[in-house]
Amino acid sequence: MASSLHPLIDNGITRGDPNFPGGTLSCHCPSDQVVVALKSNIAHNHACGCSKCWKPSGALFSIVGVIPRDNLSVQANASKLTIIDPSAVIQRYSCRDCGVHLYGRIEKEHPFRGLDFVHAELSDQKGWQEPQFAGFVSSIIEQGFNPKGMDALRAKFKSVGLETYDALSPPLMDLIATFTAQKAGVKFANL
Ligand SMILES: N[C@@H](CCC(=O)N[C@@H](CS)C(=O)NCC(=O)O)C(=O)O
Ligand SMILES: [Zn+2]
Ligand SMILES: [Zn+2]
Repeated sequence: MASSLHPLIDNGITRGDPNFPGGTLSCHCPSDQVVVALKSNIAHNHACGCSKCWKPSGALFSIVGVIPRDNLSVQANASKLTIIDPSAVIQRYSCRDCGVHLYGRIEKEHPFRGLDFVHAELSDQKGWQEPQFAGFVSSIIEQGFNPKGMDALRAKFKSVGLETYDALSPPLMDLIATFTAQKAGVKFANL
């Protein structure tokens, strides 16, 4: 595979520390960085191939995890943050100078409201949860990846131990469907 999936995946995955207490994320500006403090580890960390999540330059995938919004605070240079698309479900706060996304937040009624989306690679600390799966994999075709390369790309994910999905992982898709069903008043059949 010629292209980089993501630097944290290309050469195999480094396991995180389950007792990791959190740390700080900084944008890529050479000075006056936006700094975000996270009071815990992240969860559901995964590679995302969608066009909206922030990716480091040269990478086909983003790596993004979630953290309860109460565990996130902006520590420095909050005035540089701008919401990329206020109408999107996930409001992504990016640094207006370097373009890095510091966090994504959901304000609408949504199964994931209350969780912020973050990129742990913006941290110098080690121990963040490692990626658990790859989601929105087929979305990279929409950004110009040749569909003929998809088998090799999925095989590369498999070789580092990551399952690939074209939306989210089954547990997360089940969570979304459960939320939708409960909202509609659907009664679940007995097993
Ligand atoms: N194929 C689309 C998928 C976009 C998409 O649905 N992204 C997912 C994963 S991050 C999502 O939940 N988006 C909500 C949002 O961006 O607000 C693309 O690549 O733009
Ligand atoms: Zn910046
Ligand atoms: Zn995404």
